[in-house]
Amino acid sequence: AITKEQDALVKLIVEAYNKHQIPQDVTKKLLQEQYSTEENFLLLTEIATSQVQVLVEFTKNIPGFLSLDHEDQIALLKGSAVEAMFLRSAQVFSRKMPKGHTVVLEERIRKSGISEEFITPLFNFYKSVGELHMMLEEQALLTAITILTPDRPYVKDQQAVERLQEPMVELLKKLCVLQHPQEPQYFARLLGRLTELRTLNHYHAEMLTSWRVNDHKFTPLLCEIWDV
Ligand SMILES: Cc1cc(C(=O)O[C@@H]2C[C@H]3CC[C@]2(C)C3(C)C)ccc1N
Repeated sequence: AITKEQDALVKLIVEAYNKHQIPQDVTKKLLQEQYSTEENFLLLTEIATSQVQVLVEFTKNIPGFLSLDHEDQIALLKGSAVEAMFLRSAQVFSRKMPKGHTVVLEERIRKSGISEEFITPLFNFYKSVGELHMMLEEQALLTAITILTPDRPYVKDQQAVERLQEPMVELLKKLCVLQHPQEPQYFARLLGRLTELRTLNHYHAEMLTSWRVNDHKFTPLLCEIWDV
């Protein structure tokens, strides 16, 4: 069973995860705006910008994160932004969004200048996350674990990050056993998603480059988090 401390930690992480959602006006635009490639790209830019804002707020609420070395905090955010954003958008896409929105968002992603070679792995990932039917605690912990990956580039004090990540991995493992007794492999499957996530980093970098080449404009926040 989980200890009192672990129960408190789960509650903090879930509270942080729930605190910030994509603003309504952004999701409303999904249905209203017309379907030109330019309009779709602008919508995705708004979604990505708001996803990164949500990610920064969630990260600040991870217990212990703000006590890390400040440069390491930045290195963890920049190093995990793509993975955390894809993980959260996969969860929103497969679970939270009303059916109508999912279809529209998929359509806009497919017609926004993103090359097919990235679209396929992206929707495969969305599908594999959706099939897990993750519970909220699992989603929140998995996102926090992704952010607290010690071996991101430029992290100086990796041990300090490990000391935050390890208890969360242990806690997620316990929760999986408790909440999915009929599926002993469930925890391993969740960690497998993190491996799949890492492959998306490469595709995402390609996506940014191809947009840059066609001189699409990004928001200052996206330029800062992805050094573009
Ligand atoms: C620099 C930049 C990046 C993205 C992005 O990563 O979008 C991600 C691709 C899909 C998966 C997560 C996204 C926010 C998505 C739902 C649009 C979108 C626009 C943009 N100007």
